[in-house]
Amino acid sequence: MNMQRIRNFCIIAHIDHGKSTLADRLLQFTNTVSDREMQDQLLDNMDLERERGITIKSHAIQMKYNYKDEEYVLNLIDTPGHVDFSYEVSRSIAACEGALLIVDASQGIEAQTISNLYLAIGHDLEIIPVLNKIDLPGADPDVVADEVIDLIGCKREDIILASGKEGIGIEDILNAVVERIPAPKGDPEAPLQAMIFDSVFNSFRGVEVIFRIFNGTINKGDRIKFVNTGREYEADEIGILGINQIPQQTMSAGNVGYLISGIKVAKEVKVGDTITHVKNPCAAAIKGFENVKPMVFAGIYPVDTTEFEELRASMEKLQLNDASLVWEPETSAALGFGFRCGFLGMLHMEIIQERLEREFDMTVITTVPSVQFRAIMTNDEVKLINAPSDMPDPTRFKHIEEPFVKATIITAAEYVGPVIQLCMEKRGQIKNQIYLTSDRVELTFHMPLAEIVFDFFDKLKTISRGYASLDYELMGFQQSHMVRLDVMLNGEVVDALSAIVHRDKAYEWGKRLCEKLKELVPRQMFEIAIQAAIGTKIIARETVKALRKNVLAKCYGGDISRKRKLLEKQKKGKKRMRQVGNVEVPQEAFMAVLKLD
Ligand SMILES: Nc1nc2c(ncn2[C@@H]2O[C@H](COP(=O)(O)OP(=O)(O)OP(=O)(O)O)[C@@H](O)[C@H]2O)c(=O)[nH]1
Repeated sequence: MNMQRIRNFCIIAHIDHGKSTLADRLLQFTNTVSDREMQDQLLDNMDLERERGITIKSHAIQMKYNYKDEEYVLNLIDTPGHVDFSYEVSRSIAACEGALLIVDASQGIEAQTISNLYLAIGHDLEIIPVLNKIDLPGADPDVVADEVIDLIGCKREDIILASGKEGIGIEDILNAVVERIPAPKGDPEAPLQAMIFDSVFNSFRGVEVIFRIFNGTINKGDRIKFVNTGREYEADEIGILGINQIPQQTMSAGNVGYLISGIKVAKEVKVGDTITHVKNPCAAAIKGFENVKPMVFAGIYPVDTTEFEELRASMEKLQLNDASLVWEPETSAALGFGFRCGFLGMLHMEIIQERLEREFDMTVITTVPSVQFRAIMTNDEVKLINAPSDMPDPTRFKHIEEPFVKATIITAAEYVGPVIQLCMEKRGQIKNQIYLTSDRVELTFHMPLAEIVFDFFDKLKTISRGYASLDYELMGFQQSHMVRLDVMLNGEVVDALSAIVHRDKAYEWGKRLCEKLKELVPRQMFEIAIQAAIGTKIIARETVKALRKNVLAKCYGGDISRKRKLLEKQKKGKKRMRQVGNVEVPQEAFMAVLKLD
């Protein structure tokens, strides 16, 4: 394919502004899919994605479009929309020359769009603004167009009016893609330089690598090398991505496609890595490669302790197709054998948990998530702390360091006060405040990662009524006064409930956790003391009163089958209970920490 007739683009949109619907329309209009094949939201092909209405993994799809009697190849590259996956977004954007900026004409510009828009502008992408959902009675295209002009500085006539639902403006969008987005540049004769921007696990064919060629040409059967991992492979199959994969003999600069080369494990493939030839390699890797590191750690345990091996097998399978998931075995006195896992963020953690339950039928308990701290030991050794149990004795370290991020928040002027207040509550320090327009403010904070990963984004959205976008990058470690907070039930430490918290917040945390546990731990035949402690110092206490009656009492002398049923029910309930000392603790209690508000 002549490079002049290729266009690579992505779609940037705030959640629910109609990205998937519009993408489906583009596929239909270009006959990439027949109406019969058309399935709503074709691009989101994981069940989970569809239900959550979010695109978790990016994919690419090729369309052919006839424009002025010439056939063009349009590669639509899908981008995930959540900050947990921001690195993947940046790589997808780096694979494009242009982006459709979709704005709901009844909502106006919203915050989530903005950080991706800036990424796109940062990569010099041509932006095509599209006002979507103009069929809605509440649509106000004129006002929203003003906002768009304000934001990106385009001309009014550059803005396309569309409705994915009604199929309005689809042809205009496709024409604009051809007319306005530049053709890819690059030299097909140069040494091969292709960027991996995604990978898909296929249990039959192994890992499929999705790439964009910047320079050079790749042929089926070539000996290739991934520059950053240093691994070498044979290009067993290369091809383009239609609705199905279409194998090719050769592909060159400007193209987007997939590669299959017998890779069995997702971990071997790093998004952002460069593919080149073993012979005649390119001089340099494509810039921007990063090794993604887990940000959040938590224990995952089988609810039924006999299912440990099964859980291990499931985790191994999950890891085959999710390179960012890391784990190692761990034991807990309260929960038995399980795994300490590293995740990209809280959403990633929820997804893993849900996939374990759905795809592998495992019921699991997840313990208090934590970031990675570092202890600087008295002998200057650095010890990594991924779990409260890793926390060394206070006499053995000089101090603890915690990861800090530079957080950028963009919001409307009226929410600046509440946003600053929230950030201060989260131990943030404001570093900068810039008015982007008369109504849009960019705030920069330095803030502990631990405070951001939990519920920060939800809180931010609530106080700004959805009108705030958050982006953050790791700055490094800073000394912090962190302590390990333990929870005891009748004097017995429940290791799975321990957490590493800042000293200034420990009291509040302990108090709220004890209160919450009091609600969750059922009354038993004896009194239960719930205590929170730092070292030997008790900082909070609640009591669960003893229960007087026993459940069978009311069946005394009664119907035996009813009695059996009750016992049966109790036994089932027990499976979800954990024994800590002499106290039975329901599974929800281990998750209580996540819902302390
Ligand atoms: N009236 C109207 N509704 C639309 C239009 N496009 C999409 N919708 C509706 O808006 C909602 C969101 O559409 P999606 O296409 O799922 O939006 P999205 O941006 O892909 O959403 P996420 O994948 O959750 O980010 C759905 O209920 C659609 O039916 C449109 O042009 N007009």
